[in-house]
Amino acid sequence: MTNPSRQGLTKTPVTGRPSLHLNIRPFTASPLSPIRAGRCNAVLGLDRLFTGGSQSPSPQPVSIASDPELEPDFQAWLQGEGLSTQPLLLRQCGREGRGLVASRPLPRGEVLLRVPDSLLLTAERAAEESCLAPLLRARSTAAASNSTDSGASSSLPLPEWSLLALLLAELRCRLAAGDRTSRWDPYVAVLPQRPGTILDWPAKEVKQLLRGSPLIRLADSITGAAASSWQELEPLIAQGRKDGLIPEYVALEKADLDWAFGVLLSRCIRLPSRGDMQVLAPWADLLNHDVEAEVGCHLDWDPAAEVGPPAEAVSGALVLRSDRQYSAGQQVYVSYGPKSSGELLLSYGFCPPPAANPHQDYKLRLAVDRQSDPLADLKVEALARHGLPAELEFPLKLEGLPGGLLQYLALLDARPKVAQETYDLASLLFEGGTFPLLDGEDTLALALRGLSSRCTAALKAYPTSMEIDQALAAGAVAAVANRQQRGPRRAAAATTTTVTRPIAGPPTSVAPPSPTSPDSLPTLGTEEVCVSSVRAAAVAGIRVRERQILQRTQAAATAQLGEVKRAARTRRR
Ligand SMILES: C[S@@+](CC[C@H](N)C(=O)[O-])C[C@H]1O[C@@H](n2cnc3c(N)ncnc32)[C@H](O)[C@@H]1O
Repeated sequence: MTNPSRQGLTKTPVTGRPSLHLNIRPFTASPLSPIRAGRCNAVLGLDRLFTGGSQSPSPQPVSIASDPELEPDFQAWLQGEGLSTQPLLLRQCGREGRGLVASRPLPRGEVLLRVPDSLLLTAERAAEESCLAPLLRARSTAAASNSTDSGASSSLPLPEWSLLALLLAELRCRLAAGDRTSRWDPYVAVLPQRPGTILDWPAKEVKQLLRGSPLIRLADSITGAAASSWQELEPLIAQGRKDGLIPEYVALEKADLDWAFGVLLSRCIRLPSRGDMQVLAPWADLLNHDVEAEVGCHLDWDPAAEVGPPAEAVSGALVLRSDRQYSAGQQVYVSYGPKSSGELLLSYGFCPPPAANPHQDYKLRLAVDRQSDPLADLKVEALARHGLPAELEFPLKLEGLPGGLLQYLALLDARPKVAQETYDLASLLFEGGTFPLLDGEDTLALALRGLSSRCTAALKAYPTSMEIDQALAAGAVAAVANRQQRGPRRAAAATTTTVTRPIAGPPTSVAPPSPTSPDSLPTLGTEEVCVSSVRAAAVAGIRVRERQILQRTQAAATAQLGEVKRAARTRRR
């Protein structure tokens, strides 16, 4: 390895600089990486296939005595299928739709919900119960014989989500035609007609509304994954039709599959204790999201939990335990993960006010410039040596910079005169936790300038002005204020701990919230964001916050750059 001090690289003292301890972690290497098991053990969220503050929901107790029983057929079915008496009730919970509330005062540590395995809709069951089962079995057999040759190991004929979506779409088509022969019918009948995810947005609107925002990448990933899944399923469906496996009245068109993907996006549960299996869990999927719930719930498969009457009890269930008390009528929430308001809007169809969401961020994408950086290959290699990819998303927040951002930027923007010094630079940045001088240039200053210019470019990318977006977002308050809450929407028939480092710098010109500013927006529920104008207002509110984050980051980077320059002048004197 080249000696840095004899070449262009000089290690500079870090005294007087903000702490530069190294804290690199791959934040969101893929915009659709599955939600990590956080404080809530199992989460509702995105699936593998798709990987390649809120304003706190209303704490008011819901009436439990007088309210009529919701979804009585569904609840009777649950009981018949082995869901024993539970201390939660299904209730209408305002903008959140239906939700589960405590039926009585519940102490800490109580098991709130216990769903037996027989009630979990798994990909394996979906494959067995699909009308295309013979074709899927043939695929599995072919894959198994290939896997003996190649060593590959999945026993499923298609990715989990494709199988689940295929069965859901089929059941929805059957129900719409009055065919009630599946045991899952009472469940499918209570699924929302429009899950409200990005898959329900008109394509033109996706491009229009999300232009300039990093959310466009998430939107592209979701719609792209749904499209490739359809490409995989379409020939299979065509074959099934040719073979007479699909009844005439089961259309199984792209729109049916898109609906199913929307249901999965907003309701699928990942079970860490069953190898991250993705399932649909009737009853458990009636839990709504609250950021506060992150500390309070543990929803996961428990192999020791007993379900069923004592004489016939079986072991193993999806269990929700709480580490807090509930009063009667209080809603029980889970966390869908530390998600920004935009991520919740695209994947779940509701939008908490971005200003009140502690997970609100601007995902800054950084990548080695393979087009015009002559050292691109070396940089890719140098990053790989430190376990880092050539492309990363860093969540910028109002409160500070994500750890590792400046080091990553310094490497991307450095142009060492001696190419091999790229490796030394990477070691100093990522292992030594120091920003060296490179050919006389301070790499910390380089990174700060790079950050500032990227913020400028990102701010220019928005098609609308801040003022217009503020007005649009404020309009949402009026748009939703008088909207009446509707009943449940129906399907078919009738219906990473983010590490932040405070950044020095003066406060930016971010305006304090005023009564009419978008900061006072309520959480927009799925019913509302299914309306195009409300969706536009919700996205405007997100753009406002993203720009505030960019402005503050830029101001802080500029201020810190000033400090770095002052410190350099002092050192020279
Ligand atoms: C897993 S389901 C929860 C049950 C759902 N409320 C229902 O009636 O079927 C997820 C959906 O619930 C709604 N939801 C969950 N948490 C919410 C929240 N904090 N605010 C508004 N809507 C919420 C959204 O429509 C989301 O797509």
